[in-house]
Amino acid sequence: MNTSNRLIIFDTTLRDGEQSPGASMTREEKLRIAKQLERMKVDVIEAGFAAASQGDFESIRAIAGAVRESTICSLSRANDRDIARAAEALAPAERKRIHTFIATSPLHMQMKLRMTPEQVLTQAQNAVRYARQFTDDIEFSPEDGSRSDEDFLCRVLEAVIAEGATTINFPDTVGYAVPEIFGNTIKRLRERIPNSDKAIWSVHCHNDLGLAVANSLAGVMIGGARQIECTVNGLGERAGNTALEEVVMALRTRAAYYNLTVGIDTTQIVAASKMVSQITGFAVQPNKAVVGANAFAHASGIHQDGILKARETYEIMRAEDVGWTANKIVLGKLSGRNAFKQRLHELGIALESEAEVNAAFLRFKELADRKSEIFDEDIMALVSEEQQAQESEHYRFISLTQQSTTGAVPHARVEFLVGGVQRSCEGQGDGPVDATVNAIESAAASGAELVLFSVNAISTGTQSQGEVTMRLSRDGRIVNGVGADPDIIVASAKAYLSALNKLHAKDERIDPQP
Ligand SMILES: CC(=O)SCCNC(=O)CCNC(=O)[C@H](O)C(C)(C)COP(=O)(O)OP(=O)(O)OC[C@H]1O[C@@H](n2cnc3c(N)ncnc32)[C@H](O)[C@@H]1OP(=O)(O)O
Ligand SMILES: CC(C)C(=O)C(=O)O
Ligand SMILES: [Mg+2]
Repeated sequence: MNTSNRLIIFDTTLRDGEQSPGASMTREEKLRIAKQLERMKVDVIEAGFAAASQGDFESIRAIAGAVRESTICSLSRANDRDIARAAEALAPAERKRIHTFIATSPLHMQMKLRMTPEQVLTQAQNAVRYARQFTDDIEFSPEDGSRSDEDFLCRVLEAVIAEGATTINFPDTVGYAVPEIFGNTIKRLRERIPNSDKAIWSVHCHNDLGLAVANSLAGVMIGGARQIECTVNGLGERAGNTALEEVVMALRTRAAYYNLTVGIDTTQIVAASKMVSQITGFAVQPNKAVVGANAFAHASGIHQDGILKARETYEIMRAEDVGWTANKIVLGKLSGRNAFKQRLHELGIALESEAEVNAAFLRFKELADRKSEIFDEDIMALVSEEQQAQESEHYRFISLTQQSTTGAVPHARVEFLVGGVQRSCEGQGDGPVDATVNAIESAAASGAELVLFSVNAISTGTQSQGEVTMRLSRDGRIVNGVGADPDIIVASAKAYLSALNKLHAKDERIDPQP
């Protein structure tokens, strides 16, 4: 039985997190997040599902080649094709894990897989045996575990451990579990399965009832699991997965109770949260635990009084321990490269070359000319824009003239590059953003449908930059474009063009031009 008090943190932001509709990420975006996860000292990074698409395969391969300190993992169905594809994508990794799964609940076996329990048992065994040819580090998940029959689970899990599975991950696939039952099920499985001590037990919880973190902790405390699967900001299928920042800070803040250690550098949490939010366009709600803007803010007099006398009166964690920096240096138009580079470093942004730093610094100066104070979110937005521009420059914003007068139809004129050729187009609409999008579409004719439009103030005050997310859908493909600017109509134009660039990049991958 595994009684070690070291808990493995397995991050699946890039796989289950990406299964959130609209959270699809490009290879470069995934690579940036993977590097941040490595900086945060995540033990295992599930980088994707190699058999899902050529793009996902390439993302996993790039991460496997670039990340050295974390184990890199790919998900695969329980079949030879998926497993071979996962192994190929993981080949450059220093430490690689293949994670194979098959559903074990009566509902999934009968209605979805259309297989008998005996067929599922055999397929699970074959999959683990085949995966062992490529690595010794094999994870197996009985999908929909929390709605599966316990006797059947015992047979399947004993068989896959005998075949060489080294991690048994127990998923609450549909977020149906409640803590005591979930923890006790894992405890009984570990007691009943004769070779259970040959594997590390893991939990993978979904948040459909808001219980993902509680269930994960019960799986650890009651069940004896020693790996938690989680995502940054709790991103994930439907209502999301166990939030990394919450589960890690619960273990750390209540260390005397849990008596477990994790390897996470918690000071990287806020940078990771902001990066994931910025890349996916999924804003973090202000009252979100640990990483929400209000998580360490105090508005009421009695609380403020208490905080001024002793912070512990109303704070159970220190803001700086999770990476909220008390900025001593205010960045503005008079700041120099060194202060800018230092802030990039604090935000966990590693730009590859001096040329990239210089390009970002120039954009920073341009922005600082228009805005009195530059906040961390501004820097993250401008670095992201710079990287998006490098990824694909098919469409590039140049300028916008827009007129909206009460009672008159708004009008916009947009100039942008399409494949290096300057286009100028005009449009009208119900509002200035509508007019801008119509103007762009009159020239781009993408045929995409706008399925989400959101505007967030990047910092506080009316001089704040607006960050706009536009989600476009076309032919079953969904992409997010993000644009930032002190003028929210310009930010909207940039976001729309950035989404068009992503659609264009996907078209190129499917049908590459010579
Ligand atoms: C709980 C989870 O999060 S599971 C992971 C979910 N993530 C994803 O599905 C994202 C990636 N998926 C994909 O890109 C695609 O679904 C692919 C490439 C994997 C498969 O695509 P397709 O071949 O077109 O199959 P499709 O998705 O329509 O159906 C899934 C098939 O896999 C089968 N299947 C589902 N799970 C498993 C499994 N664990 N092992 C083996 N077969 C499985 C289904 O029964 C179905 O088989 P059928 O085609 O004979 O009916
Ligand atoms: C693939 C498995 C582990 C999964 O994501 C789930 O069951 O939720
Ligand atoms: Mg899941």
